[in-house]
Amino acid sequence: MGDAVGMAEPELVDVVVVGLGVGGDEVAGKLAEAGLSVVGIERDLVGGECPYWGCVPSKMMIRAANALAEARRVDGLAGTAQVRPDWSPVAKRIREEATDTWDDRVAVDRFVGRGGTFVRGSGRLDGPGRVRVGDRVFQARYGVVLGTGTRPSIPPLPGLADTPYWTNHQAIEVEELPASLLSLGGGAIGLELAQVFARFGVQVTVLERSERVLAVEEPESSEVAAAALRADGVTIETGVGAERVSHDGQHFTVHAAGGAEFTAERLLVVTGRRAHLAELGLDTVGMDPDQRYLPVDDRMRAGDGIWAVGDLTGEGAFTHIAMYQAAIVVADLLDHARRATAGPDPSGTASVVGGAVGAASGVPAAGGPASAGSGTAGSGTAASGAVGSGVAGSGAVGAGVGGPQGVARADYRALPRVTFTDPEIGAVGLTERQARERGLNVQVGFAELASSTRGWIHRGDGFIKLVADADRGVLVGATSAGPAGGEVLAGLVVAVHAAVPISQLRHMIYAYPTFHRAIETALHDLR
Ligand SMILES: Cc1cc2nc3c(=O)[nH]c(=O)nc-3n(C[C@H](O)[C@H](O)[C@H](O)COP(=O)(O)OP(=O)(O)OC[C@H]3O[C@@H](n4cnc5c(N)ncnc54)[C@H](O)[C@@H]3O)c2cc1C
Ligand SMILES: NC(=O)c1ccc[n+]([C@@H]2O[C@H](COP(=O)([O-])OP(=O)(O)OC[C@H]3O[C@@H](n4cnc5c(N)ncnc54)[C@H](O)[C@@H]3O)[C@@H](O)[C@H]2O)c1
Repeated sequence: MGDAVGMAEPELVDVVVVGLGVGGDEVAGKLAEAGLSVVGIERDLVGGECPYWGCVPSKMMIRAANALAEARRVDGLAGTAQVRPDWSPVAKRIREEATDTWDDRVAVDRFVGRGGTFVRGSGRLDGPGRVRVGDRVFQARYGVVLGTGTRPSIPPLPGLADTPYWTNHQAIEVEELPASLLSLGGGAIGLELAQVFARFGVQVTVLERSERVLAVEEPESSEVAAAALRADGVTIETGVGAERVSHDGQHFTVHAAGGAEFTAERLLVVTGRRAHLAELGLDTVGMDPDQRYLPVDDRMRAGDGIWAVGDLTGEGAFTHIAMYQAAIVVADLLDHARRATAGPDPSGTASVVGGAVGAASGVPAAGGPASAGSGTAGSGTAASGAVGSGVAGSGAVGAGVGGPQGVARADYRALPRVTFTDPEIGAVGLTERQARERGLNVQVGFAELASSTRGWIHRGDGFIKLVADADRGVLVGATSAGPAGGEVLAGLVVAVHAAVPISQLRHMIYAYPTFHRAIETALHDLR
């Protein structure tokens, strides 16, 4: 510790947040608004993966690709339509509307405007409550929050590291589409992007190691998604054991077990994501840096004075999980700070923030509905605001759904997820297999979407699948696949989350003719 960096004098603050992605930015901003002195450290772009290389730009791509697909459906339904895809408006929109050309100035200003102190750099724990970034060291009075997310998990295939393969970053930033593309991985990212690129004329092949794509969801979901992508011209190869990768300067070849070879101009590697705990200095606070994810309790506490939020907790790599957890962290940290200031104050420093904490711990300032809209309208790009918008959930949680100490506890029973292929695959809670593995007395109900009048009129593929716990008479999981599968899912999320008795669900009135009437059919099919 004799170097200049090691000798930096610690700067005393209330909270240090490392990683200002979806979760960290939300926590840091809300705590700063509540009056705490908050240092937010981000090494790349404030806002994280979702607005710059994830949800938002990929959904802009999907919106455009679905417009092409819908126009192609005019033939046979309403006359004829000629469609000439052009990627340039999509790339422009991503550049200008979604990402500010991958510039986070607006997001940084917003955080500073909320009262936070921003530091660009890589943060690392350096003992209890202490975080080092560059030549500065911060000592947190109340706690450190880790929100450092995940990075692509790149398989150790011989040859791959030496090639100019794409991750989601290059795929999202692409200005000119290649003629052909291999997607190594047929999960959420692989399928969404494969369908987009295929609809814009790229020859796409998905190489999936498992026996089915979208393997974490119901087998019926995998079938519907695979059929839809094939109809768009995507080649889907499952059970592919990739062994090595080569690149001749023009084309990539994936060499697979059994001698199969797959060649294309570009290779997109989307084989999952992983947290990088080893670089966070966890060992300096007695925590294991070799874990895959950072385990947290139901108040998002990872250890003494350490909270974690978002993808790195391993509870589900979704923006809505990061936002949900952020609200819990905010409420719990404010509660913790209030208790700390209420007690004896040997350091004599807590009184400096005592007023702010006391005022904030009434909760609305930290998580009330009024603040949930922060970063919505008028803040320019999606990166600067869209992710934060519509996060009413943070208000609800902050408002004290109530654990024993008044702070809401995380509950993932009704975890929703939507894969935005066309048709969309929405799901909540347990799959049939997961429910059986848990030893539940499982009943399953199924209905093709076409069994509903709307589905039949629409000529849209899809289905509703319900998974019930017959002993409790409630749904524990459901899948809603269809043209609006993600939206139809909402009712099923309520049913699982609130454990609405199936007898009541069967006696609701379902509007005619909607896609969601297929839920009623599936409810009567439960057996
Ligand atoms: C292509 C794609 C599409 C997606 N689509 C959806 C979707 O439709 N819906 C959905 O819910 N989710 C989607 N996701 C997932 C979503 O993006 C993530 O769940 C979300 O971004 C997680 O937020 P986070 O705050 O945990 O982490 P991140 O957003 O990854 O942010 C972590 C931040 O921490 C920073 N960081 C890391 N280490 C350090 C350090 N030591 N010091 C300082 N900073 C550090 C990183 O630079 C990053 O900015 C998608 C993801 C991808 C890749
Ligand atoms: N709509 C959404 O909400 C959305 C969209 C995109 C991503 N995400 C989130 O991001 C996460 C990461 O997405 P992802 O698609 O990278 O991961 P994923 O885990 O969803 O899918 C990765 C796929 O790659 C396969 N695979 C792994 N190694 C392989 C290999 N060597 N060869 C061939 N296939 C291999 C896996 O079997 C799996 O099917 C998702 O789990 C999800 O939580 C969400």
